[in-house]
Amino acid sequence: MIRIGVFGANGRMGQALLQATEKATQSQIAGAFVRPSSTFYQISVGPIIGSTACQLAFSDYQHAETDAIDVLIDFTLPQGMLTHLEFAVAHKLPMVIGTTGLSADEFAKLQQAAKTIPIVFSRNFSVGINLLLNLVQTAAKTLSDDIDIEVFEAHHRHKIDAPSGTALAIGEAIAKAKGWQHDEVARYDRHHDHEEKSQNEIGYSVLRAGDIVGEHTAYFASMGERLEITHKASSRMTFAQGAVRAAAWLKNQPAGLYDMQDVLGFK
Ligand SMILES: NC(=O)C1=CN([C@@H]2O[C@H](COP(=O)(O)OP(=O)(O)OC[C@H]3O[C@@H](n4cnc5c(N)ncnc54)[C@H](OP(=O)(O)O)[C@@H]3O)[C@@H](O)[C@H]2O)C=CC1
Ligand SMILES: O=C(O)C1=N[C@H](C(=O)O)C[C@H](O)C1
Repeated sequence: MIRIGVFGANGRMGQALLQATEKATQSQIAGAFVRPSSTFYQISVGPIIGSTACQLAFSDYQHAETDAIDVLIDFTLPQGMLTHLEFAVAHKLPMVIGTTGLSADEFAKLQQAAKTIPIVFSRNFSVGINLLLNLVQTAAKTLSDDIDIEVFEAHHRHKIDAPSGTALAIGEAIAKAKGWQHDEVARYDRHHDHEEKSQNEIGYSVLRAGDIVGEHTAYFASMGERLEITHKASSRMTFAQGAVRAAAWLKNQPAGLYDMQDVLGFK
């Protein structure tokens, strides 16, 4: 049995993570952490997630019984994630991190923490996207150099980082396969440019609307044909179940930085 503490437990992913933890046979909720300002603070978790088994109340992590937790999971925002990471390091607890939109400095702090504790960081915990990350590399290596590469993503209206972490992971995987430096080939904006698309460029486009859970397409287009590789998530449970799977895997790993490809055995 793996005992999981969830940060941001009132959030969209927090709620899905509690449900996935409770549903999986090998895991149980050991902490449902929210900020004291949350309307969920100190109320029972069970009725909120539709469980009769969970007897815990939403609480703040500062008062958590750390001996009762095996792994922490964080899907919040970068600033919150870094505070939670400090707590994980202080208590030597493994951590699964799905928070996106990290700056280079924030990611460097995560890398530093992974010298002390085991961390799985993945910008997408679905099996499908992790397979897609491999497929786009095959496409990038196989198709001719005369190919236009673009990444499109669509998400719900509440998402604040753009392009999505997954879109960037897709672009980075393609750049790696091509032997390019991602920062040098990424093109985020064409609004002020009046020029044709150049070679060796990965263009990003973003849509925000309604309740879209998450859609990503990599385009490989030449004169005469176009390959599109698409993934559509229709439920946040796909990410949450992946994160719980990662937590179970992480429990027995030494300190280090891992990703979902390690968890799935894709490396
Ligand atoms: N890797 C993956 O597979 C996936 C990653 N994500 C990522 O997960 C993150 C959360 O997404 P989502 O659940 O939709 O977002 P929500 O806005 O629904 O939830 C965010 C949660 O983070 C908490 N939070 C925000 N700032 C802080 C802070 N400074 N300190 C402590 N807690 C904080 C919020 O608490 P409060 O309500 O008190 O503000 C809330 O509980 C995003 O970065 C998203 O991109 C999402 C889906 C899949
Ligand atoms: O914010 C979201 O919702 C999602 N964020 C992740 C990302 O930025 O890639 C993963 C997923 O697409 C949902």
